[in-house]
Amino acid sequence: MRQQQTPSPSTASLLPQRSTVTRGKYSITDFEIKRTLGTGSFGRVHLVRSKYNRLYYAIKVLKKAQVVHMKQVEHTNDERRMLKLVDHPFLIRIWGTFQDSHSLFMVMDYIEGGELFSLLRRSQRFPNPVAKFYAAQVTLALEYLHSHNIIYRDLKPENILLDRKGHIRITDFGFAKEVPDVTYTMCGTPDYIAPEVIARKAYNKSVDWWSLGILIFEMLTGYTPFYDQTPMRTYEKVLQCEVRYPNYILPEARDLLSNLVTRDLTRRLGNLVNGSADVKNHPWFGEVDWDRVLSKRIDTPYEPPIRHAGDASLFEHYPEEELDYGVQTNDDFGYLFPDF
Ligand SMILES: Nc1ncnc2c1ncn2[C@@H]1O[C@H](COP(=O)(O)OP(=O)(O)OP(=O)(O)O)[C@@H](O)[C@H]1O
Repeated sequence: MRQQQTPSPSTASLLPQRSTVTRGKYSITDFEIKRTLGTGSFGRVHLVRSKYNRLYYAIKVLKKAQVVHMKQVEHTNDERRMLKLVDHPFLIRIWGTFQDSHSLFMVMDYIEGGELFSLLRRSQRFPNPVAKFYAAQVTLALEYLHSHNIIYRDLKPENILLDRKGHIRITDFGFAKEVPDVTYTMCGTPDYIAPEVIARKAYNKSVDWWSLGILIFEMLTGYTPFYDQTPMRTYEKVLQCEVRYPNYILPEARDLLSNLVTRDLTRRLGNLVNGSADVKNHPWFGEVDWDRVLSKRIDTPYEPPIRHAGDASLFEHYPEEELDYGVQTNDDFGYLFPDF
């Protein structure tokens, strides 16, 4: 797992606003917990099955004490709010949230095909048309988020899941934020973070277009352009922004990348007056029929081999932990999460 940069505390304070009692809809006893699908900096995602409709879901669980300790209260509330707001074919759908004394729970669609990251590592690198297919879907997802003034801020192949047909679903809205103009918080994953974020300058949606460039580069080559052994060295390379393009990257792809992975915000595509249209109209995407991409009327390059409902064989294995879900003891932090 690539490490994330944990954002520094934000100034907003969340005062108790509402009762901490979980409202009616769900509780953990409504689900059978199967296995762990993924772990992150603040929590764990489980495959679960509803005892009522027998359908499979993914539940993300965050420990309240950990969220508070790592100063992620505002981001966690934002994640819940963003997920509830968004409605797009390439973004994860949330069904509900709840909490017990120790944990916060988010019930989402289970996306069976695994991470794009795993497919990419298995394939080493993607042929140009395959990279273009995934990049086109990501571009539409970013365009949608930005049109709602949401910056995603954590684009990387680990957060892009494949559904059973092979279309993408972006998960992990842990750093997504509604930002009408600019913001300053340092967050993201070192290999994918934009120079203006590292330099602690004001930034906006431009950072997602930078990350799209890094993603396309990684899909085409199998590695990120500023990879180094420590985050510090990676940051130095990001700030210098000298990208070496292997010969097999086609000229059109290279042109697009050099206009996404650029420090110069007056040149970065997506960030200019025409917004996402400049990315979509770039010659690398020349033959893409955007309406067909959006309506999923395009053959996918890879259909995950899913054997049965609830199959999790395309996810990596993680050590399972003893779970204390459902406990009702002292709840010191519940008041900080009024919307769960
Ligand atoms: N809806 C889902 N369906 C299937 N798997 C999922 C789903 N959501 C998340 N996962 C898996 O769990 C992993 C961790 O989820 P997520 O990134 O939301 O957690 P996180 O704690 O925020 O992690 P990170 O520290 O990387 O941000 C994902 O990379 C993915 O493999």
